[in-house]
Amino acid sequence: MANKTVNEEQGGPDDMFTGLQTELEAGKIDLRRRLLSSTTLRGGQLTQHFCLNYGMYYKFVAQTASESFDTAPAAIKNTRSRLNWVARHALQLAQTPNPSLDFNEELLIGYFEKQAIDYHDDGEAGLGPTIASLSLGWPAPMKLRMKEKHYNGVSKAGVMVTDKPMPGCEKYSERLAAWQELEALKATGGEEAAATYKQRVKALPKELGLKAKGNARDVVTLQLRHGDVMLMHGADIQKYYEHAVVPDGALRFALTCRYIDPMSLSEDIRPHVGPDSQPYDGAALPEPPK
Ligand SMILES: O=C(O)CCC(=O)C(=O)O
Repeated sequence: MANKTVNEEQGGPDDMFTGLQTELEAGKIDLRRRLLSSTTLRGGQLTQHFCLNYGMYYKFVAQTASESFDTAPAAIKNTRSRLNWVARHALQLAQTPNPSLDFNEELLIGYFEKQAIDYHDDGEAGLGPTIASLSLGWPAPMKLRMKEKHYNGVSKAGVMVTDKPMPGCEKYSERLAAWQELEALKATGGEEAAATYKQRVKALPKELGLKAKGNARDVVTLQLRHGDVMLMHGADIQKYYEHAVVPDGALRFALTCRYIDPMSLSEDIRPHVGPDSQPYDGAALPEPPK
């Protein structure tokens, strides 16, 4: 959570918020609504929010070109440096075994009146396990809920979801036992076990009284205020959960950094992204009280 000292630091959230607006006004940031990749509407459909990507190309829910960090506004570069610093420290504090690689991508989203981003995950192939974002401007709740398929345990085709169930899902203990049964069949191997596995995957939803439809309730709601940093770590959070952000007022920016494996992109959409040229070290901040 940010505070006055953090927000007022030179090049910090207050300066970034003003800087982004000044650069936008001067036409130096190509923030616009982008074409949704998943739309089936003839003529296409644009995102509610405005966005622009920097650094490594990101196959986001929307099709956005990627601009270089070298020529990016100070707020963009400063965000990358600060989020690298935050991620390094937070993961070290949490004694995470595989600390994240420095971020090489940043997505700038601008939310104006009544704009939001609906439930989605950041689990695209090639993404590193750590995602960090900085919020600027008007506060907004970020909500996290289990995905419908993992919450209910039934796929769209009506068969049992075979991933390990998460605590908090429908019929957790029964599903855990069923999952153990399926894992044991998998471990047995052979044609007979494979046939039983197939048959059990079909029969289990009815046997356990599972329904395919119905959204999970939000498990976490974070109020993201000006200067706050949000960190998600671990592939499972993207696999099992989805998040949405519904700002409840006027102007807000979200600047989200990720590590994208360059090798997950084909050569024609793989820009060269250099290292963070001005690493932030938090040296100007006072020591936190003991
Ligand atoms: O607006 C935010 O804080 C988060 C944006 C987001 O969900 C994303 O970039 O995936």
